Amino acid sequence: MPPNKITFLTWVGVCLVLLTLVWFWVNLYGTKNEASSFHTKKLLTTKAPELFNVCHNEDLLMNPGLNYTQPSTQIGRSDVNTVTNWNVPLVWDGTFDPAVIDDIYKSINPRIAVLVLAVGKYTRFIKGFLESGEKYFFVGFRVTYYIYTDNEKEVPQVSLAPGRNMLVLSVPSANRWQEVVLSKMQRAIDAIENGLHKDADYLFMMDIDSVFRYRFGAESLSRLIAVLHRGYYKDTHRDHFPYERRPESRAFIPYGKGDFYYTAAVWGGYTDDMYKLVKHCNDKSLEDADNGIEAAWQEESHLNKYFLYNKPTKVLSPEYLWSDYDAVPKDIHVVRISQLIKNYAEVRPNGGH
Ligand SMILES: CC(=O)N[C@H]1[C@@H](OP(=O)(O)OP(=O)(O)OC[C@H]2O[C@@H](n3ccc(=O)[nH]c3=O)[C@H](O)[C@@H]2O)O[C@H](CO)[C@H](O)[C@@H]1O
Ligand SMILES: [Mn+2]
Repeated sequence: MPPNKITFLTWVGVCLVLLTLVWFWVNLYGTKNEASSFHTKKLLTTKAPELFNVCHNEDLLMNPGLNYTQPSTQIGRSDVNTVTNWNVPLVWDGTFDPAVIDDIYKSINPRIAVLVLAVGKYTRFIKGFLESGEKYFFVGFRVTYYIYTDNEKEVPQVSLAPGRNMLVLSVPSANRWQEVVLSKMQRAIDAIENGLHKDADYLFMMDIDSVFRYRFGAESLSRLIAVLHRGYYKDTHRDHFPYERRPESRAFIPYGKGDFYYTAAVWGGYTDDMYKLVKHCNDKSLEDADNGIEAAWQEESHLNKYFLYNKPTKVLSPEYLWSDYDAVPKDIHVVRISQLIKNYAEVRPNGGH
């Protein structure tokens, strides 16, 4: 073989070895990088298809023919605070005129989804929830109830007004009530990823052991909606809120921090904002499960952590979730939803609180 042919072949060989080494380095380095930033990437890039193309109608157009009482800058609710320190409304009876709100939102004509779980013996609450919802919840608007149950046969026939629908979806039974309440976030993710975001502009999450007793309408709508828990709204110092206090949990909120304590029995918002919320809270409760910890008040603890750092754009007073267990104080003029009295030991698969 002539010497320049040998040199040429040696060079080709050296180049091939170098290329192979570069290829290995790039691939191994890339994989390692991806693994270490996997969680961040997942959070930043997960989205349901088309979610981020949604168009929110925020035009507050009013019909010129509408007659209503003149609003005042001097007279209003003075017994309670009606604005948060991040300057969003805190809604109480007397802070809005239903005629004005309804007129504005009728022209927007939003589609409202309500997601509830009715697993095990909780199917008994569906009838009262739906029948009272038809009387008081967004009357005259388009509403779809999403009912997740392990027993479709026990879902009663309730006649719904035109423009209102009900979807019954199947979920497995549970051995622990804690599993059910924690699964709320996953059910919302399922619903949105299966198309809820194409059929609804707003999503509310609610407890099924509830009845509507008074108007719950468009005054509640906003991008991210939270409801003050009736038990801690008046004069509870934030160090006494039942937040998760163990630093090992992803729901941890230290003493000295916090705005309000919100209930997980009613919350809502734009479907895409809700998707971000439920994805985040679900990820955090899965991380807790991996670390062998369950937040003190399950999904409610994760929700409170989320709302502390992603402030709700509207806060609803406890009118929006009171309870038959508690007397109604003077500052609660109307009870819009009430949680029913129930025998916890009897109704839950693993008893008690
Ligand atoms: C007023 C309030 O703050 N309510 C919260 C509180 O409610 P509660 O003590 O009222 O909890 P709950 O027993 O009503 O459970 C919450 C919801 O989960 C569903 N469910 C639960 C168990 C079961 O076996 N089957 C079933 O379907 C059902 O929709 C029920 O309404 O604590 C729970 C978690 O600890 C949730 O955070 C609730 O939102
Ligand atoms: Mn409840």
